[in-house]
Amino acid sequence: MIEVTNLEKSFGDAHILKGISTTFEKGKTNLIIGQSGSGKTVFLKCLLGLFDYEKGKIAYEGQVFAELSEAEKRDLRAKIGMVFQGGALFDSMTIEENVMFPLQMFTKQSKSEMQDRANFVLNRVELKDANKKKPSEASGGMQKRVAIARAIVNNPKYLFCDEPNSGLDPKTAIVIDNLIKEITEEYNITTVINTHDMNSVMEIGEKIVFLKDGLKAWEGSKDTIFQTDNEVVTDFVYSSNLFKKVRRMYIEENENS
Ligand SMILES: Nc1ncnc2c1ncn2[C@@H]1O[C@H](COP(=O)(O)OP(=O)(O)OP(=O)(O)O)[C@@H](O)[C@H]1O
Repeated sequence: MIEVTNLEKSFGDAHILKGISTTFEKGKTNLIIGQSGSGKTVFLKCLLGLFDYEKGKIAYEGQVFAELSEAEKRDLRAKIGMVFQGGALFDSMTIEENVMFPLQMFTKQSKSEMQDRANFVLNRVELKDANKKKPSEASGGMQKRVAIARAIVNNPKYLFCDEPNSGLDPKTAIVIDNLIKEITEEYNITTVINTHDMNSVMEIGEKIVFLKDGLKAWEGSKDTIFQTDNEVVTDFVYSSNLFKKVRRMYIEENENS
């Protein structure tokens, strides 16, 4: 579990995160949603330990990050897997080499051990046959699978994903969302995903933290987001005509039952 307490982060005079408290549970897909500029990426980078912050604390299984020694921080970082927005794959390497990369950084495994592990996780994301290809030879959906395989190769306890299905068609996006959810449950990982995709919210939003102007405006789940009267949330959710229609149908259904 990750516990965030009263987190504040500024850049110069710009106060970006204004006191966020929440928890992210193990084995669950936790989503951070909100409009562009609300502070999602800054929040995720604080969770990752990439940004320092002025106030508040972040604890991983009770270990407060800021109080750890450099060696302990490194150990914790080795337990974090990250799926970057653009995939961030190395085009000069094969898919297998991309997936082996974190093992080279954080372990002392032999090349054949690393290859075995890389191919094990590539098999898990159904990409074993593509292991000798270059990322540029793979489709967008395949590249996301490679990024997921690379993020889980080190057996992480925490998985952070920044817009994992950006640039994908809706059907492939749902496949990728569900793959992340399955992996989260299978390996009991604490997964935190930044998204503004309402399909992801509906598919895998077991816990949803809604940010607005650097504050937590609401939290709940995919089961409660369509019932809330919180205007900040309804403005966001029903900005799409499709979801306006879904809401009308939901209300009508409940009125008639
Ligand atoms: N390194 C930085 N230095 C200064 N300001 C920054 C930095 N990173 C982010 N910001 C500012 O923090 C605010 C929140 O940005 P952030 O990227 O977290 O938004 P977001 O919710 O992730 O948006 P999007 O959905 O568009 O990615 C913005 O005003 C941005 O300009």
